[in-house]
Amino acid sequence: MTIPIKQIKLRRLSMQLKNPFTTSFGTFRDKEFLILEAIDEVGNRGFGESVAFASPWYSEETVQTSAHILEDFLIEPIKNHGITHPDDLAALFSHIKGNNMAKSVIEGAIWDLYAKRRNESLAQALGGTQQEIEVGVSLGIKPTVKDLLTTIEQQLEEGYKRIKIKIEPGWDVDVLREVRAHFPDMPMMADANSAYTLDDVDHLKKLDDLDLMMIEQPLAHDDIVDHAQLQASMDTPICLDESIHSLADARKAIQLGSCQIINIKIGRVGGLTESKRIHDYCREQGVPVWCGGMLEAGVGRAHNIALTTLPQFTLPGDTASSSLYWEEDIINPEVVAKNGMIQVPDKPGIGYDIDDHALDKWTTATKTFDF
Ligand SMILES: O=C(O)CCC(=O)C1=CC=C[C@@H](O)[C@@H]1C(=O)O
Ligand SMILES: [Mg+2]
Repeated sequence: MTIPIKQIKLRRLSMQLKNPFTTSFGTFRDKEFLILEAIDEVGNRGFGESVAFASPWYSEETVQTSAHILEDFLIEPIKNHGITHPDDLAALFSHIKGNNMAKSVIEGAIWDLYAKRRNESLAQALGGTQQEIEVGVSLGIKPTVKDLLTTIEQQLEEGYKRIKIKIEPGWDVDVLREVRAHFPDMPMMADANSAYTLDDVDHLKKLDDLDLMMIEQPLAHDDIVDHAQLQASMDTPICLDESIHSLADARKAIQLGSCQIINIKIGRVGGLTESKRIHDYCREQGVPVWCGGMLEAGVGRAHNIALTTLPQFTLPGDTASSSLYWEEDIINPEVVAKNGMIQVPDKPGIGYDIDDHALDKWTTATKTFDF
């Protein structure tokens, strides 16, 4: 039986991060994003959240391209063809090249609606087994090493165990050596966001002395081959993020030896169905995965938590507490990590209620599509 969607609302929101976020690409404080709401014939509401940023620094997608692709190419086919299961969307959208983050918004809303109609949690609908998940914190580049050490101290006191530190040329080996000297036993990883090339192999090999869990995406955002050459030269496990857009990419990266870990981001790979396919393949191959973050608001955080309940998510993800990002989130209750652990909600769908007042407060535009 098809899921009888009666209306879709596409909201554009703008929220201010509590703390500016700096990576090798730059610093930003305001987060623009989309929330898509799919409503069925009895009033069930499924929600999806976009992760593309306002400018194309992380990938070629932006908030604007996501809105365009959703409004002009993705919503109509659902209206005309009907969906029985969220997995059907991959075939329905297969003629649309790329635009994974746009596809993920509507796919996430339909996964949420599908689970709510079955009165089961999204985690259960995905086949998740973990009742609680471990998360860490991702720290942007700080003005000074002292600021970084202070921030790490604060997060460890909050109970987070794994700390992810952004690096770039000029803010890498020496900084991480100081961090390791202050925190000799702390689970630590570095995220380079493609700031290096194969010319930097000898420099990057110095990281091997620091007992890092991994180095995330050291080379080009669209590379798999050079990462294989780098991994062959380094002991530290390489984790790929930006390079992996699909199960096919994950298979090629693992077969080539380009990485030993994969950061799965639901939006980057086009949604929960492809995320699950990548997870299942990595489980067969014995490759650990974890759930990366995109500075999401509560709907996106809830989707990340549900995905992370799958068994091969064996490393702490980036889905820290809402309060680390937002003065006020758009869900009730907010996401709360205690000692680095999040209890997975067992309510239907994403498991968190939408705070309609907050949603309206941060909404700058809404488009409605009646089915
Ligand atoms: O806290 C989070 O949501 C993780 C943020 C984070 O580390 C990233 C978000 C987006 C792009 C990058 O800067 C980085 C990442 O690559 O994982
Ligand atoms: Mg990353």
